[in-house]
Amino acid sequence: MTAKIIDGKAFAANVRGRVADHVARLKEVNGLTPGLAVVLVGADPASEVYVRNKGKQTVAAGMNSYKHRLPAETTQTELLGLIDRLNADPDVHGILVQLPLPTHLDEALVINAIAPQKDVDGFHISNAGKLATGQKAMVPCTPLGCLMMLRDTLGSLAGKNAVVVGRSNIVGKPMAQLLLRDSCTVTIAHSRTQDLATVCRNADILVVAVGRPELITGDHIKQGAVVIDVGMNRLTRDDGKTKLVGDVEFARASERAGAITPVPGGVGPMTIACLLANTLTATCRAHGLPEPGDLTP
Ligand SMILES: Nc1nc2c(c(=O)[nH]1)N[C@@H](CN(C=O)c1ccc(C(=O)N[C@@H](CCC(=O)O)C(=O)O)cc1)CN2
Repeated sequence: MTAKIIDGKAFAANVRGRVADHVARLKEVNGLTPGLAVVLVGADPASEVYVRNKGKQTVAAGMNSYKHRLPAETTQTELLGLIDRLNADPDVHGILVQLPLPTHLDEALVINAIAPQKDVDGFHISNAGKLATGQKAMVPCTPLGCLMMLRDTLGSLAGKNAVVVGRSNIVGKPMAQLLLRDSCTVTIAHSRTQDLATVCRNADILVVAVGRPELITGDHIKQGAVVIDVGMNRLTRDDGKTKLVGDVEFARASERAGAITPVPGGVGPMTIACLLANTLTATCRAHGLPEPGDLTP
């Protein structure tokens, strides 16, 4: 079998288009423009690119983009002060602090200072708790993107065996919660899991988010499984050029999988598309308006 390639770039463009349509209606009917504030501390080159793309795509969807670039030596108090001001600003419906933060800043403290209803990353402890207990929450963008692609590929996920490799708060745990909500039988595997290949071979749905280049080989894949590769590992080749590879050995896995996401061009583009969707959702919730049902889980 040669797997169907799940085109995350095209999927993300479709999501952004739907967000833009909702935003246009929101402006016309309700006189409202969603606003997203993105905070970048320091000058990590990859983060600079992501933040620039977030700004561009926010504006392209018809939303207001507010960028806050702070020097690497910004203190915790200064950063929390900015978050307080953004929490209180009625024009700001979504707040995102780009990660990773410089090491002198306490990531958990900073994230939990964001008003939960404006936490479009879905990382606040209150949103994590709500997701885990089946309440309406802001859902982390990357798992939300994976869920959208899985539903589009498979239709109903009910009864499927899903294995999530990775237990991070940002991807693994929320991904498992979303799959559970869609009535999958969910296993979370991680670095201490015994006989990972056997566990993975039980998966109709395999989501891998461990940050280990090509950890998952063809041998880990059940025939016909849907494989979602969240890994983004930048490797330097012998000639000094860099190459982005996922956590899944793509060529071998494609021989057995029914469908698979590539890296790049799979999950990555969905992260920003879902950020826009979450900003729209946060705006609707803030104003007591119906949510965009096609863009929420
Ligand atoms: N506050 C947050 N920080 C970070 C998040 C996040 O969701 N919230 N995720 C990542 C970075 N990220 C967005 O912020 C992100 C990463 C990758 C992509 C993407 O489109 N990747 C492309 C490849 C790009 C390349 O060549 O480098 C792809 O996979 O095709 C978008 C967003 C960490 N920080």
